[in-house]
Amino acid sequence: MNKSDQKQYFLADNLKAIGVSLLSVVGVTLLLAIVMFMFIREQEESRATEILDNVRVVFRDAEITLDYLNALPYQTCEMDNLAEMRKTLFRSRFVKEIGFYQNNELLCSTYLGILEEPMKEVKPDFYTQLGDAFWINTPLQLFDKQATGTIVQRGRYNAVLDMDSVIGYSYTQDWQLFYNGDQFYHMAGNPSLVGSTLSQDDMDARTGYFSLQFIQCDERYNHTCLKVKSDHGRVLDLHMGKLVLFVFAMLMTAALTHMLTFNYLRRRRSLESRVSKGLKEHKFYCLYQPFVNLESGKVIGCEVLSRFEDEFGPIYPDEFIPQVKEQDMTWEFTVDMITTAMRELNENPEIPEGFKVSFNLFPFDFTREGCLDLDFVLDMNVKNFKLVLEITEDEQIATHSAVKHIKSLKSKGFLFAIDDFGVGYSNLSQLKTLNCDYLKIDRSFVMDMEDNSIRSSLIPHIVSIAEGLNVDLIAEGVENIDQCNELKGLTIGFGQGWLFGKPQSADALAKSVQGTQ
Ligand SMILES: Nc1nc2c(ncn2[C@@H]2O[C@H](COP(=O)(O)O[C@H]3[C@@H](O)[C@H](n4cnc5c(=O)[nH]c(N)nc54)O[C@@H]3COP(=O)(O)O)[C@@H](O)[C@H]2O)c(=O)[nH]1
Repeated sequence: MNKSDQKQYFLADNLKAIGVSLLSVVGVTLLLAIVMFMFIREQEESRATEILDNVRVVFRDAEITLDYLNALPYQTCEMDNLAEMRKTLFRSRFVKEIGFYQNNELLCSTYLGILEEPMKEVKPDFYTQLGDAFWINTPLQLFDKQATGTIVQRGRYNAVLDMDSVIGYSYTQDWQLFYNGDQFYHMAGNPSLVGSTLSQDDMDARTGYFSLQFIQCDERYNHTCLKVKSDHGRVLDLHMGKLVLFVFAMLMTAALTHMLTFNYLRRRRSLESRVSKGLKEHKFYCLYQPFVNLESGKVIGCEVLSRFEDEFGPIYPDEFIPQVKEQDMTWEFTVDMITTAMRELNENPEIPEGFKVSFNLFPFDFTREGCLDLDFVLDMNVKNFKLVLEITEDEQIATHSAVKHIKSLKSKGFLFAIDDFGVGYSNLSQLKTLNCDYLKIDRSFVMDMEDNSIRSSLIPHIVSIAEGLNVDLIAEGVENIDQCNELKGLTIGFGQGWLFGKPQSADALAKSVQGTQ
């Protein structure tokens, strides 16, 4: 992968990681929001229920008071009536003021603890359509300095409800009590909501409040409903800590998912992971490089070379072969390659019987028990291919176990070739012991031929060694006709290289074979 590819993948991975982290943040936010909403709703509902329960006690008190007063026979503000009103006022728990009305006109009233008209100097907060004056949460003079509530009118009498003493704490800003009369609508409690004779719709349309509403209507008092609203500010204040924690958690989630996704994507692109995945999913495939009889020019065999490509592009053998070794998968890899090649070459009718098929083996596998069981290849060899096993000169090949393996395989008909001859660990006595069938002259010797280099001058010596060992020679890396002619002149029997064909598919190999027949 070159630098520009790497940069592109880096950007693409980053974008994907950002996408995934955004998605996860949205998902977690939604989830937490639902949980939070349910939690807040439950909390607010139980709080509202508590308030409503308390306020209902006031209504009950007012109802009892009013029921009693309305049952009295008085028609004017006579003394007896005023005395009853005062007595009733003292008997009730919450009522602070009683007014006597006739034809919607206030004739007289009595206040608890008030020596003179309570709000003389104070402008009322509002008036009802009937002209009732409302003072909201204004401390009563002289008596107890508590806030007054609102007048609830029924029949001829009024009752003032002191809501603060009912709720248990003063100046509550977030509840309402309203009395829904035939022609009017009274509310008490939250001053910001109590402005005039608002309809229910008007009130609901007011902004700045959550839509959480808890309304209880009492059937017995058919005009009486209690309503508690939860306002943004209070709920926000209450849960500010959680909100900060929530934002922090979201930032952490975003950072963490980005990091994990980015690392996952980067790891997926690493050589190690691609090779490991390729091995598991059998993604390696075979190409076949022909080798020819230099004298006749005929393609008489091929070397099986593995290739790999995935969504990130190709990886070349020089990179993946060391990885396969690192992952200790050499034998599994070899079995996979041999199986694929045998199947493909068997299936192709143009590949003749007796064709030489050469496989690369890892020297390390020769030292291991349990490896190199190649009987399955013999079972697959329906076209009697001459099966050549290529091994590089290597110290591991000199071991007792390796020699034992080689002997056993030779006895089963496998041929052996020493690959890259001349550049590795060369040892004449080892060569004799191995009793191989071919020496493959490393391509560096062939490449240098035109320059008459020292290295190329060694080729005749290699020819002598081969004659001494009675093995055939295959020259690797033959790229042009001059090299080919020179090699022929040196009595080298076989050649492999781009002059005869690059590594190619089984079908292309079949055509090459046919072309030289
Ligand atoms: N154990 C296994 N080793 C394998 C397998 N497949 C490949 N390999 C080894 O990887 C090394 C690199 O192989 P590759 O990139 O496939 O290169 C081969 C040829 O493409 C290249 N070649 C062949 N002719 C020419 C040429 O004329 N010019 C030129 N510049 N290059 C040429 O040489 C490589 C073949 O080398 P060798 O195996 O030494 O004959 C290589 O060591 C492979 O062995 C596998 O399945 N198993």
